[in-house]
Amino acid sequence: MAVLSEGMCPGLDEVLLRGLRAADVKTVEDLVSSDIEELARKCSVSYKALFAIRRVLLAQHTAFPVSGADLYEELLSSTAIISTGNPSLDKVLDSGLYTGEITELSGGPGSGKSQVCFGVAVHISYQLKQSVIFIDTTGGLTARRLLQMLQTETSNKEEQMEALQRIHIFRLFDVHSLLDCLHSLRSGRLQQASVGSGSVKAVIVDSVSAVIAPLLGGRQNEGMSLMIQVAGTLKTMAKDFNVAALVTNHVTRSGSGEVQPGLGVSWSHIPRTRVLLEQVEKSLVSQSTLRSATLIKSSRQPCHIKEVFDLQWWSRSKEGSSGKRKLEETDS
Ligand SMILES: Nc1ncnc2c1ncn2[C@@H]1O[C@H](COP(=O)(O)OP(=O)(O)OP(=O)(O)O)[C@@H](O)[C@H]1O
Repeated sequence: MAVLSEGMCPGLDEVLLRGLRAADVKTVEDLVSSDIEELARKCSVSYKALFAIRRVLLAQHTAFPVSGADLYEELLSSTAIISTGNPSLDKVLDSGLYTGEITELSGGPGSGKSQVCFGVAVHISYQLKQSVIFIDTTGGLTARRLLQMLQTETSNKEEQMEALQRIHIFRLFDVHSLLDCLHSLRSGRLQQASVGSGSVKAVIVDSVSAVIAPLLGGRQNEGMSLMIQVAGTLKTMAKDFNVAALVTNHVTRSGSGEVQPGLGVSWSHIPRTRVLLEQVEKSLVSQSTLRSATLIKSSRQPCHIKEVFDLQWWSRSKEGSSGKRKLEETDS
């Protein structure tokens, strides 16, 4: 509880403060829980004046209850749903990526995590005309690949360049650099990136596990602590700046041989939504670019919803995309 200080509210001057301290009233809590009549006598101040001070302090320091309806209204007005540009993935994600939340894509090597992240970045920058922060920790992102995807959207070079400018890329390869980057984004760089080129709607980290997993295991408590710091910073950034955070994670096998996202139980509470990407059986379709996306954690939809999509989706012309409309509707 706050310590009483001069000027905290009208009438709380130095003389009164001294009197209150002499009566062992040092904090706002002490004052509001005291018998005002008796305290007024002890401090030689009028009951009316002390009562007024108590009322102001109560108003300043009491949390006001809000109804569930107000809370839901606030959520609706502040949350935007950002289409990934791919209808099947959007279906699994209940329309797309939600701002203020962390969404995770997990999968084995070659499952398509990076390609999906590139596709989402290109969709947001070109179709939605908004900015994206892309943190590449694997060195997998190339300007050529982004351009390839953009060329399927438009043949206009100026539009391609404008879209590329809205994708802000950070390349880093260790967890300390990742934390530095997230802190600097939180303390101003995110707003800077928004100036003049559409506001930042998503922060993509591909891959979060590449810089954290090597530090976990054994008795390395430091790794766990760094992971929690990354999680906390990402979460508050997503909430405070109302951006969607999309992260990728590797997979491991459980004792029973089941494929599960990496980084363990502590991390499993961090993403609000988790999607597992898997290659569709090679024996069925050889050299296939088909992938399945299975919802494995969600507070909105039943888990284990599964959709099959083609990784090449973002490399094809996509007439009639509804992503832009969705963002505008939910943002207004
Ligand atoms: N330039 C490209 N053009 C078309 N398809 C590509 C291209 N690069 C990769 N792919 C396809 O995307 C697949 C998945 O690659 P991607 O890098 O997205 O996997 P990943 O899940 O991120 O793997 P890792 O965990 O090893 O980084 C590849 O197997 C390939 O089929």
